[in-house]
Amino acid sequence: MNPTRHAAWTALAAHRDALADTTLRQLFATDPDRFTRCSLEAAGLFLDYSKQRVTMETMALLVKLAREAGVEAHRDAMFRGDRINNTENRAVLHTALRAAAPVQVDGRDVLGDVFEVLAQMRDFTGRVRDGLWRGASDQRIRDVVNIGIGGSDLGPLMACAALEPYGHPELRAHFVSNVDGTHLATTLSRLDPATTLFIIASKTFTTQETLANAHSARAWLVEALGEAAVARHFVAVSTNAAEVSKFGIDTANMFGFWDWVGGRYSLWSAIGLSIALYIGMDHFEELLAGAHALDDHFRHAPLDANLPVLLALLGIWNANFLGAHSHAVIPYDQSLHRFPAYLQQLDMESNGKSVMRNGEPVGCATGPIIWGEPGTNGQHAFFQLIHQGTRLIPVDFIAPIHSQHPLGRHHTLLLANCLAQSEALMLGKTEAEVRTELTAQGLRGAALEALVPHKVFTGNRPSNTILCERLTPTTLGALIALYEHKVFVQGVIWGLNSFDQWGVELGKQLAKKLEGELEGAPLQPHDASTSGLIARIRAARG
Ligand SMILES: O=P(O)(O)OC[C@H]1O[C@H](O)[C@H](O)[C@@H](O)[C@@H]1O
Repeated sequence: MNPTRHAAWTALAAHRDALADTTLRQLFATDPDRFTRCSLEAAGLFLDYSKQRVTMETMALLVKLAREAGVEAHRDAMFRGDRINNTENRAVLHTALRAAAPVQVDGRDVLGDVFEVLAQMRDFTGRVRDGLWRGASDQRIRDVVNIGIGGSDLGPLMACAALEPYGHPELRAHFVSNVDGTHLATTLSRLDPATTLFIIASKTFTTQETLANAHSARAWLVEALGEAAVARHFVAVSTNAAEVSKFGIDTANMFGFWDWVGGRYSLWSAIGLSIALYIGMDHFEELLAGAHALDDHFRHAPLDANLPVLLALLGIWNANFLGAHSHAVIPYDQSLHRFPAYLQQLDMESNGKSVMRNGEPVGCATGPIIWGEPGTNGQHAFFQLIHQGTRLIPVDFIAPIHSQHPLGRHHTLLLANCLAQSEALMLGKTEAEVRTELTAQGLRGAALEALVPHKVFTGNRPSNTILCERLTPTTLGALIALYEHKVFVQGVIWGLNSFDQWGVELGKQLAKKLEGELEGAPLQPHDASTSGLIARIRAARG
């Protein structure tokens, strides 16, 4: 059903209008228990949403919306292995990759297959990490290069960066994704073929960028060590054994997964091989366990005390009722510097859609633009707009209480900045406060009046704060799963299929045709802009 037709949607719109003059300052002033009421903890993650522009009535109506949209039934269908990805007729079972109880797909318990690949990963990663799997010239592997893109890159890259303190002291992890030769060339320029292992990670094994990079990496290795070395230096992670063999990787060196694992949900599968190599299989399994703890919470906690459900509902409130177009995610942890990029694919590829599962137009705003950078860097770049710009930009602040790298007072400074930003966004600064401040600084008359409007902060700008004790494999697993399920719940409420991505196809098809034309094939009819650009590039390339 169209989301706007739910009774709770109409009630929320009326409630929003009734609440129009209520500010966060007032909400905090009138309810000393607001923080306690608007915070909860699960799977090692603590969420404070008291700085969202909501009352208890808002939350009750939002939970009603979730109920009317059938969030519980859809959630159960996903965990059960129903084919909820209706346009591709697939189950959606990334949760089975971190499950403990049997999960059936077409009458087969997929957990056996999952455990088999985990055992294969444990064996292989153990041998590489212990220096038993050796390169063709009998040297131990020191550099692992994951070649993949999208879901076959962003998750592993983000997780390896986040868990760097757990990294093997003698192994470095590299990630090459871009078809721009610069990415591969600059990476290889620092590496020795004799001690380098390539993981070609691609669900389909047909992705143009990944195959181009894989072929060039293979040529680089063969030139140095000869054809026979490929078997010791290349492994593949894919669902497509035929294409893996065609590329020239022995399927004995292939780690499989299944069509019920979506690309952007695949870091829990063998796509996480680079993570497991880098942090070790025990830590990789802790990552899975952290996600599983969050899965359990999502499955069993009541909707009004359910972390991912609440995050999703607050996002819907901000996007559909308060008019926010984007959503900033600001980790106060340098090691999470690729987390916003990871979330961009997770959220925007899942819910960046305008038709519902049944093909009808959705009729309301859907997935927001996700963006962000680590704090405090973002403060010195774009926070001006979040504080005083004309747009409403809800923020998720994410911070571990203890640093992975304690260094003097650094972490205190970091946390103080994190709290200061959400406080400033919420409180703002009134005209009266600005006048008092400027008067105290000795300003008077016209000089004071000229400055006042520039120094006023409207405040009333919403944010969540998510804290964890420490960033560990377990808490990272829970954090990622939290956002996965948030995206899922929002997709259900908007009536979307969050698990296909037809929107990325058209550009791919057109690029295929253009490749030849750029290399001198007869020009095809295009719009004047594209034809003009092709002509200019061809002329310059000679
Ligand atoms: O893993 P692969 O099959 O190479 O796909 C890599 C990526 O490319 C596609 O274009 C999709 O948009 C992504 O969802 C996917 O993660």
